[in-house]
Amino acid sequence: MDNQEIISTRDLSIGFPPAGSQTSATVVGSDINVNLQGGEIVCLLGPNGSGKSTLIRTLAGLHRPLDGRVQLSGHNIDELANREKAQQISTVLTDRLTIGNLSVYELVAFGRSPYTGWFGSLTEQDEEIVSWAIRSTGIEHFVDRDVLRISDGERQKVMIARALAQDTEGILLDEPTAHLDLPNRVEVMRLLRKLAHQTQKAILLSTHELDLALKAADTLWLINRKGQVITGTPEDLVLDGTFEAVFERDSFDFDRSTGSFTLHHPQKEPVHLTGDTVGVFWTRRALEREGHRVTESNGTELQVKVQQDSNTFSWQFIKGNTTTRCESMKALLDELNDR
Ligand SMILES: Nc1ncnc2c1ncn2[C@@H]1O[C@H](COP(=O)(O)OP(=O)(O)OP(=O)(O)O)[C@@H](O)[C@H]1O
Repeated sequence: MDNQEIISTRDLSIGFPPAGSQTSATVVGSDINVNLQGGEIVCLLGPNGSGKSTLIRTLAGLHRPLDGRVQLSGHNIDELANREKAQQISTVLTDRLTIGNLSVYELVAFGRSPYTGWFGSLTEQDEEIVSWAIRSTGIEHFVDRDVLRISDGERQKVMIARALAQDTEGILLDEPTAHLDLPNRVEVMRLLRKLAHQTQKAILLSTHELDLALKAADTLWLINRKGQVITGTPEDLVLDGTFEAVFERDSFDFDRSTGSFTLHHPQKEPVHLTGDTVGVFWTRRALEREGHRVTESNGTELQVKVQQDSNTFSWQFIKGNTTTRCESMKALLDELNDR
């Protein structure tokens, strides 16, 4: 993997200067030392209000740091002209579009403006890049439509296409999957991952899709409620407890053994669960939803054995000396709950 540093920060503080009668600045995050390298996809995660958008806007040079520095390929971002910045990083923000009378194709083609100027005409090479961006994001079927007459999800893909057309080494995206349905979310994440790996672009995106981010990111940047940014591979951050700590809440827990969040604290008796992998996976879900703790160690009063015969599942429910065969999950749950 190419390790070229595209964006880096030195002792960066992010936030908002005093406004109105305020005497001090609102500090959202401080002592931020991160770097974004070519060829990697980084997901920026953190609770609501932790500072993801503020960090992305600051890295993009759209928001002034309270302190410290942002560097683009080793140059202080403040010393670069807007056009130079736009040739190095593109951003996809959550702001709504307000311009009308513009087709989707024209908006994507605006991605080329750092090279052509606002009213510059596209060369054949520019047009090829615009077509590639349109194809890559799968928006060919509505390129002639007015940008104000497309759905939120469609607009999100158009904005990603515009960033791709800008053809920069770094791409920063604030919640690019927010309005997309699941297949499109997976598709966009796959596309961004492919771009990072095949074209050595550095891609940073903020998201609330924790599950998808854990699966897709090479690196996570986690912002906690104190505005500290902790970085690492997803698995390291899960295994050392950092991930869990950042999202700690009374109402749910992160389960390291499954990599998912559990909504319910176990209050009922533990159940020893065994059987085929798929059957165990779905049975575990149902048991945990009902408030049972599922254990792999023997010696519990309650036991469930999942059996699979081609596509048909059945469950043996063992309570003390009594074994009951259940033909559906519902029947198993009824037995468990003595209904
Ligand atoms: N103009 C402003 N002046 C002062 N504080 C602000 C301003 N805009 C946002 N904030 C505060 O800065 C903090 C960080 O906001 P930011 O939008 O960066 O968080 P976020 O992690 O992107 O949130 P979310 O996940 O909800 O989108 C929040 O506490 C927010 O209330």
